[in-house]
Amino acid sequence: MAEPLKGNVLLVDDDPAVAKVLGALLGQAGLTVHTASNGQEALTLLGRKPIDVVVSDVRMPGMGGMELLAEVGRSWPDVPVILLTAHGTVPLAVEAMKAGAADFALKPFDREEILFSIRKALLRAQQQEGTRPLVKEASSFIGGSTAMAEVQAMLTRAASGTATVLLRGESGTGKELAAKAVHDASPRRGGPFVKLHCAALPDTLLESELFGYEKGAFTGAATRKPGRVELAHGGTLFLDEIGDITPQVQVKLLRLLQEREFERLGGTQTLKVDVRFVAATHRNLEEMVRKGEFREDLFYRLNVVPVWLPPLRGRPEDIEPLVRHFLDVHAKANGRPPFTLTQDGLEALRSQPWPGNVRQLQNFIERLVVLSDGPILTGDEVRREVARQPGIVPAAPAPTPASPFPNAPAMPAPAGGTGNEGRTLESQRKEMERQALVDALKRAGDNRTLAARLLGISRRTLYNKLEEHGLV
Ligand SMILES: Nc1ncnc2c1ncn2[C@@H]1O[C@H](COP(=O)(O)OP(=O)(O)OP(=O)(O)O)[C@@H](O)[C@H]1O
Repeated sequence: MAEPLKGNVLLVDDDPAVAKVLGALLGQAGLTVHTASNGQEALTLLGRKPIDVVVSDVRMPGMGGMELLAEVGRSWPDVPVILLTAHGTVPLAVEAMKAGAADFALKPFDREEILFSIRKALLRAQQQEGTRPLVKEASSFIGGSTAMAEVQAMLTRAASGTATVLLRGESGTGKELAAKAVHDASPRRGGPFVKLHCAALPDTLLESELFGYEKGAFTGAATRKPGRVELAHGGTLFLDEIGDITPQVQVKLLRLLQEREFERLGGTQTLKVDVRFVAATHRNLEEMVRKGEFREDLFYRLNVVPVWLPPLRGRPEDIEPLVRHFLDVHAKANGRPPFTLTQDGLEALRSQPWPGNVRQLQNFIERLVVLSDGPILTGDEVRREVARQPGIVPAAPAPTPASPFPNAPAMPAPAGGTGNEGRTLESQRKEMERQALVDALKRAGDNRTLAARLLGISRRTLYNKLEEHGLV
């Protein structure tokens, strides 16, 4: 099975019985375990020990898990936090993921599940930490389909200038990867690449993250803090989920894009910045503009160079190179021997609709690598894993062959695009996706954290999709 885990885990729980059982389990898995019985104690330990990952209960006397999560995010942003809670607290799970938790596990915990979460969190943290050179690697798209070759050519062309790039496409299609690719191919590549996820934050927090604040701007603003705009000076600012910002923030962003100037919250000094903007959304901005939900002037400011990332089902030829790449990466990361993919295994993977796109495929392969017995990936194994995650494959006939219009998304086609040709296929896909969401929620007893896991997609993607289908 998988290689022993290495690293220092901080286990925070006020229940000594849980701390003992879970502590023993993590110890057996190879981790060095430190324990604390509340958030405050955990912070003290974090200051003294080189903690790699925090696993914390949510409800504890004194400082609870949510508050701890916020503190860790502020002081040790590289340390992932996994929260534990009992059944029936799904809203908390949602809140925790929005607040930046690496994962969320339910009590009573499942051994494999919790070790899987920890392994993943450690791996991510390692990748983010010592891997400046990996950024280049991460920017390179896998897959040589015509559709992706076109996308790459557009990104490269866009990279040389400073025009704002608007990345469109479903969740998991590689918009963030594309944003990095633009930065890395641009003359600004020596400067910072800064990201802000606009959907996760309420207005005031979003504004303070974006523009920063002066000391005393609001209760708790003990020192001046620069915003992401300032931090991106000389580089690129990637605004993810731009379709989710409120009209209030839209106005401020418009000014920033037009004038390249802004004030910190609570500040009077106008600051000028040299920043290249890249924005992304899975939303139908044109329709939002029509409905008056998104400012038209801002839309045009953003939409200078629009680039559409095609859904994975529209480019099945990319599945093989992607699968081989993910098998390689996850086998190495999990200390497993190289995996061989049989033709039958590949066909089984190709026949899935992958509503969560490349991210879902990647999660699926990662799970297979961790859970499968042998280094040969057969069709049977793929089908077995699919059966374990029934939400992933809606009960439907094998998908229709690749659409000749891979870029015909749920959103309007780009100017000069393909119009309505893909409509029937698209409406079928939507229906299948909706059914998959409903099934997964049912199987997960309405627990969205579990449902997302069953579907092999991120929670964020699940929320977006539930909203898209009116299932919230
Ligand atoms: N062509 C590709 N080659 C290799 N990896 C890819 C490719 N496309 C996407 N990925 C990987 O899939 C995952 C999802 O991609 P990414 O986060 O860029 O998608 P996204 O469109 O920004 O999703 P969301 O809208 O949900 O934020 C990432 O881990 C990314 O590295």
